[in-house]
Amino acid sequence: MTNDEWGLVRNKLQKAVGQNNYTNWIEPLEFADLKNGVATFLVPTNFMGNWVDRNFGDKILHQMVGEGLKVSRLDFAVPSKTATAKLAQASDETAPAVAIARTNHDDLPGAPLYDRFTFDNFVVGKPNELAHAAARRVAEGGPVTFNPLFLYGGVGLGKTHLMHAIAHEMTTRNPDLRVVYLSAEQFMYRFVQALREKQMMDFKQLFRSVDVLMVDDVQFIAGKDSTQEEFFHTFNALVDQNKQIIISGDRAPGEIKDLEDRIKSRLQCGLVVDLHPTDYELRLGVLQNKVSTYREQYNGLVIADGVLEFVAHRISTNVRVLEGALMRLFAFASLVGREITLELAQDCLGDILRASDRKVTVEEIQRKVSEHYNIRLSDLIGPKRVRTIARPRQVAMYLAKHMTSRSLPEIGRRFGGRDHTTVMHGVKRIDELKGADDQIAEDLELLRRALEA
Ligand SMILES: Nc1ncnc2c1ncn2[C@@H]1O[C@H](COP(=O)(O)OP(=O)(O)OP(=O)(O)O)[C@@H](O)[C@H]1O
Repeated sequence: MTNDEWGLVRNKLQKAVGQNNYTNWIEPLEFADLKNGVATFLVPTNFMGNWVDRNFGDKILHQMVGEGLKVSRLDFAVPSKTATAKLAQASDETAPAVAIARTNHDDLPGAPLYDRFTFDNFVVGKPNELAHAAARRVAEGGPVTFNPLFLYGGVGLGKTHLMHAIAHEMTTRNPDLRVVYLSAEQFMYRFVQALREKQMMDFKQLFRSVDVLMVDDVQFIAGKDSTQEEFFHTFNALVDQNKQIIISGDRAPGEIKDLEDRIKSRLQCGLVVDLHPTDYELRLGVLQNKVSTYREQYNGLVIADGVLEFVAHRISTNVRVLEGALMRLFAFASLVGREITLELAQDCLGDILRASDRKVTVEEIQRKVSEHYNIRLSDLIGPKRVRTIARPRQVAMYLAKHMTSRSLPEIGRRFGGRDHTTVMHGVKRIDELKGADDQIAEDLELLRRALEA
């Protein structure tokens, strides 16, 4: 990798991690070299190397792979020790950053799989039990029954984790299986590259030669016409050969804007399962699970009673944020050499706790309301004016006004580009109705509770 290429990756990372994290953690990294798939960075201290590795390693790796760099592992080294560390084949102080594995076929175009994204490390609770069961079933192999398996849900709820777990399980059971996992963005990148280099036949052959194809974040190809076209043909060719396909998206196939109808209907042909937002029990389970792994790493750290419960209760955004919070607690407590108490957690997690307080998004409200009234999300947002749709729409607008910090025009935009006066009217109408109509009052209460859960 040249310094220019690292510059490009850094620009992308700046957007991905935010300015503060970028200045504190990414900017100080000094790129040293990239050899045999290992990218080495120099860092001022081991603590910093470990921190960057744990918190941003995945992202750095993904952006590098996205830029077409042949990298499968990151390494962080403190300058004075670099030479000896390398001689000693990576000292344990600068432990390898992201543990990843590839499937056994070097010719395949997939992205790396994270070692820790396994079924064993996946905590199952009510919100994800169906997705987990479907993933397990597919991973067991046997006759292809759900094709494709479509997993969808909000950010950081475990879609990628489950896909990697399927890939691990399948390749453990059958090491010869040609399993490819990649993001829709990487699919597009490969496709464009093949077009540019006039290698389309190779591209087609490669993708049609796999046994299992997994494409993450499929919404990325919406609106990108030729990529969609190619994806459609690849998909059909594999289904015709009875090969398993697993796709993830941030919403149900029918709700992805600018995705061609024929692709939507293809995606709906198999099993479509939803990863719901976490509930308290699942969050606590994830934290307990993580604590047991951190304990080995941060030997001797004590965590006071009630801290995990506090964190599970207060941070309900998603599992990624939850993990980040726990990681920060352990790193901080080990730095200052103190027990992790409730006070320490409150101090150290202030920003995350505040951000989590504003957690509900208009999109979540829309989803919950459409589920509650059993109407389609596209109708809730769309132009229909019949009472059975218009009333739930007003309920959703009312909740958006009261549970998010969005302004009326912003809410209007999210409801199919409606004017702010329409939102204002809707909010007012529900305000009146909730005093007079018990059913509406009960609906509001139920929805509010579900959204705050
Ligand atoms: N049920 C779970 N048990 C344990 N860890 C989980 C669980 N759900 C999510 N995680 C962890 O949370 C983090 C985010 O999960 P993942 O990357 O799979 O999210 P995602 O749904 O693919 O989100 P995105 O849409 O942002 O890609 C990962 O570190 C993952 O291991």
